Amino acid sequence: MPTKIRRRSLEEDPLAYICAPPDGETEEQRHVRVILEKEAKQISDAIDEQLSREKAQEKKGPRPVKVLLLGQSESGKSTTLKNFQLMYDSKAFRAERASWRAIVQLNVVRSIHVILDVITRAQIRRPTTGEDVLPASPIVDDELATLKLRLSPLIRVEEILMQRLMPNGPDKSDAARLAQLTNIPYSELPRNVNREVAVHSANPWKDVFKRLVGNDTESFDSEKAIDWEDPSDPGVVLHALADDMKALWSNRTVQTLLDRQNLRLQEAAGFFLDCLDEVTSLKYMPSDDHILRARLKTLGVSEHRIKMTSGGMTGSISRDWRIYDVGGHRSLRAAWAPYFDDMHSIIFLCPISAFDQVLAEEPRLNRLADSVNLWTMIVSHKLLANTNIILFLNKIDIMKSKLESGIRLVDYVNSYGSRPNDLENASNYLRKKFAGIQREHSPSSRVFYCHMTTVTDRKSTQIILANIKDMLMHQYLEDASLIP
Ligand SMILES: Nc1nc2c(ncn2[C@@H]2O[C@H](COP(=O)(O)OP(=O)(O)OP(=O)(O)O)[C@@H](O)[C@H]2O)c(=O)[nH]1
Ligand SMILES: [Mg+2]
Repeated sequence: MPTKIRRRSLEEDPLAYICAPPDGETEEQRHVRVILEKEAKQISDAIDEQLSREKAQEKKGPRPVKVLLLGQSESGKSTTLKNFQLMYDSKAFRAERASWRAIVQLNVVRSIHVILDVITRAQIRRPTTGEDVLPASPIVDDELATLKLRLSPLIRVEEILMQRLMPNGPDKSDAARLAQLTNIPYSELPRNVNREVAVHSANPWKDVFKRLVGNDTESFDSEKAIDWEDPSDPGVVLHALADDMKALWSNRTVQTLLDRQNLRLQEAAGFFLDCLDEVTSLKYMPSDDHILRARLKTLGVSEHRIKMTSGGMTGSISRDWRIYDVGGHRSLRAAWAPYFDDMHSIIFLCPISAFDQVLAEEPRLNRLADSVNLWTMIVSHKLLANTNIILFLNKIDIMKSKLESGIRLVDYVNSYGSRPNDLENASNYLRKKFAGIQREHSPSSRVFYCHMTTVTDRKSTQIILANIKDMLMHQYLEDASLIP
């Protein structure tokens, strides 16, 4: 039987810790949390029912192989899922290209908004006095102010894109979740243009574009989903503003302002300002790599079914796989537990490059510390005692460039001591720490599987996923006594 979520004390239930409300919660935040918890309970009950139905169904045929992706927000779970789909369900993946075009466009608009906000803050800041210790902010000159004004139509572009993705608008619970996700009062949410793009997995946003050309995935050509002649297509405005966006991104004052605020946009999720020519071209369709780089926050649990085939002594055998992708934001972690008692494997992602960052939803909590807490909870959870847990130390590419730029791991992880501040030493050190936690906290001994990954890099990721697939298929068949 799947487990029901019960209220338990922090000592009894390690997961209660990761779902606990933040310290100093305001009345408004409490209100949103109560709505979310009520909804989470309904969702949990619905999941339990669904899982019971599936189990009854599975008794009639071979059990599917189940894999759960876990980790904090922006750790790379959905990107790992995209890699699985690209490898083993490429037709469906490519049919979604038109939908991802809209997400890439939203990502571009969001990066520009971040810059425009930085400029606005510099414009309203009081002039510096002779007593200031910090260097004076660069002046926002007329040219930059004009550029900012010319880019204001992008607010409308964002609205149009959101409307297309969610023609019926976000439902109330999505809006409540967004408020929680962004720490912005519910009432102010619609006016906030900087919120992160997030669509609930239950919202059929990918189908919006499919419906235009019918549902036949086999013959689906995603380019047909776009009306290239439509003058109100957001791509037209983005194309018209491309030179201004490029001028903004290459402006020296902008770069200085971003530096002063430690905003490393190049390393942020959904960064496309380095390829504006391509993404603002009139006939832009995202490549596979762009789809992997596109950022869309996950709000619900989504299940993806993929048929996998494996060659063996007894010929090739195929099995249904179910891969579950969850939202990693703190307020969404309560939805993880109902999936725990029935998983073959968990892929746990820790973005090690986040060692110098804090959680957006809990600014007092370091992101690496949060991942370590989560890892400890997961490996020590009794329901997962017999589940394979595979660790991805992810975002190795960003980790490398951060360390090379002089950001020191020891400044955030004291125990790192005087070891060299390079990728090899840093990643090996963290790998040993995670291995030690697993050894110490697992209810019974288990093998430590760990990979250093950059899941936006297709080639290296696909080699790792192919190995994982073979390993899980082999174990599955062994358990089912189909191979000796
Ligand atoms: N440079 C780089 N970017 C990455 C890597 N892994 C993921 N990303 C990007 O980081 C962003 C966040 O990744 P997601 O896969 O959406 O993260 P998630 O864990 O699903 O996050 P939630 O849905 O909020 O729980 C996306 O824009 C990815 O393209 C990586 O290894 N390197
Ligand atoms: Mg996700």
